[in-house]
Amino acid sequence: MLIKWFAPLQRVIHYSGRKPQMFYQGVLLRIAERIFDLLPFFIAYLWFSYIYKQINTLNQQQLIISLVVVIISLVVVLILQLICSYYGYLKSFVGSYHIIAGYRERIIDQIHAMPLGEIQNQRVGELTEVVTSDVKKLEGIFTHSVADILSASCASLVIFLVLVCYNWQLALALIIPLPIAVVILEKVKKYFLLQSKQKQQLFAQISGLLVEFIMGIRTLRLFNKSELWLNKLNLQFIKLKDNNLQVEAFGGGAVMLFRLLVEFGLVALLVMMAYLITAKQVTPLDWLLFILIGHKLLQPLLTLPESITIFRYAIESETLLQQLLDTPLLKEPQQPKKISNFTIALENVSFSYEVKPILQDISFTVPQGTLTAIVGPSGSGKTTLLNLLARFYEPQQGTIKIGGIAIDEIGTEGLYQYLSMVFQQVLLHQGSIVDNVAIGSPNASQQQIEEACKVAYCDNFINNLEHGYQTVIGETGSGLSGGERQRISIARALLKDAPILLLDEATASVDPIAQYEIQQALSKLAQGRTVVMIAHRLNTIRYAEQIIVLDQGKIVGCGKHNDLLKHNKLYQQLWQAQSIEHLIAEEN
Ligand SMILES: Nc1ncnc2c1ncn2[C@@H]1O[C@H](COP(=O)(O)OP(=O)(O)OP(=O)(O)O)[C@@H](O)[C@H]1O
Repeated sequence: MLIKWFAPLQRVIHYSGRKPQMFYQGVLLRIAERIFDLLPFFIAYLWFSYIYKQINTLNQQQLIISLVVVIISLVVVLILQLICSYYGYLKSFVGSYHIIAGYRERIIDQIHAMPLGEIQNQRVGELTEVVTSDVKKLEGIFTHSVADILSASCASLVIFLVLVCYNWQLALALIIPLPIAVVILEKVKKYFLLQSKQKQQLFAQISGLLVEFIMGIRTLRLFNKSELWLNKLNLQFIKLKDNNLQVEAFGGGAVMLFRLLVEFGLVALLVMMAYLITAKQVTPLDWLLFILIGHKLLQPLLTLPESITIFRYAIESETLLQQLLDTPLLKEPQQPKKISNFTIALENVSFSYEVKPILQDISFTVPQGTLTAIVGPSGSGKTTLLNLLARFYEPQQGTIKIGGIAIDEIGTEGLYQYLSMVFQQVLLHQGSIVDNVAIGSPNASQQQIEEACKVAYCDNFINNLEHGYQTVIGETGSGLSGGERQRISIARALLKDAPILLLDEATASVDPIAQYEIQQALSKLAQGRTVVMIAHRLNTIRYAEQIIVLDQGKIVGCGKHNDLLKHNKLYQQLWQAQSIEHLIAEEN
């Protein structure tokens, strides 16, 4: 039972990779502090007992000596208690923070090593809730609950054993209602855990919804859907409130009942005392001892249910964090292989996110220094294919090779040395334009950065910004237009100068001049590299060395533009659809 209780804590300590000795020492000292808290009562009892027994023979000098001994003992106990208290709190707190810091690092490492696709899959709000709030709850049980529970139960046990030695009947009377109180608490445990689990899920859902709401507020407002979203959020808030009320009402009631029953132990003690005094089985000194110590035994038990509740609640957090830590990581080679040839080959690759197959038996080769375009209707699996090439996910079947070496033997870090990506959604980070362009090339000089920006048609708009290249842009690239962000990401890739380029052609509507500039910048970027590109505008890939036509996750055509236009039905349809679109646009 105890092992089951503390197994999650053992897991946290294990994952933290930190030595828990300091934390254990702290807990032991806090237990000792609780016991020292009782010693004055025993000292008083022993003194009374001494005087009571020697009442007729004791002279004044002996009385004073005994009093001095008592005072010195009390001072010593007090000093020891203070030392235990100070070092107990210090060590248990420092030890706890030490463990939790290691655990946090482990979680961050896990997120860092998780396949990027998995991180995209998890809702940012939920992930944030888990790594902030749930870790904080775990911190709370290390700093408070564990020491509180252990010191309270150990102190009570020690006192009980001492009292048993004095008079077992009185000691038993004191704790007789305790089993009933524990049974009641156990009965509500199942319900409470269910409710607290629901509460945690609701919290995570609300965090996810809030993040989505804030990030998508522009779209929601434009489509007059913010009301709908707010109603959705309100509904979740009401559910959370109801859940909270149930937890408080039920849990609070059970805790009150527990306290009442525990305190009933004092009544049982008095009844038993009355009986034993009548039967002349207890001395007035025993009576004194039990009155002094009795409530001290019960007192720590009164706060126990609250500590246990917080403990159980936080253990639920550990379960969520464990799920995160259990997410399978990409296999990384012991000795990553280097590559000198950049021909990409996919051999019978199949992939599914869940059950439904998304890519089936995909095989093709992209010879070094050539451009392969991927085309196909929406949902045919183009982005997924690019995600596999970037190792955001791993295929369930088949192999992806570069220069004849499987990408899992090259390792993710090695792979990213050879790879640049320009996606539709450009991720910029908080920092200056220089920092953003040079993110993949930390040793680049200012001249090289500006050169890349010139080739990517960025220098004009950068020079027009108030602080030029030192202008700080927000996390989402706020302050820059979609076309400008796209060109920054092209400059980034140019500067990195990686031999392989994965490209998701932008469909975002930018003005014709920006479109032309982006196209030119992309052509320069593609020169001399091995390029795999998702093409949305077929006229931009007419001269591609190879075009792969995807439909429902399968290759249904492969060749050059003119061949496919003659022989491939789907390609013909896509081409015609775009030609009509073009004509309509021109007419307008
Ligand atoms: N993270 C995900 N989890 C589950 N299913 C996904 C995920 N991403 C995409 N899918 C599904 O996989 C299929 C292929 O999606 P994918 O984005 O690769 O298509 P696409 O050809 O790039 O589409 P588009 O041209 O519209 O961008 C779709 O049915 C999509 O719903």
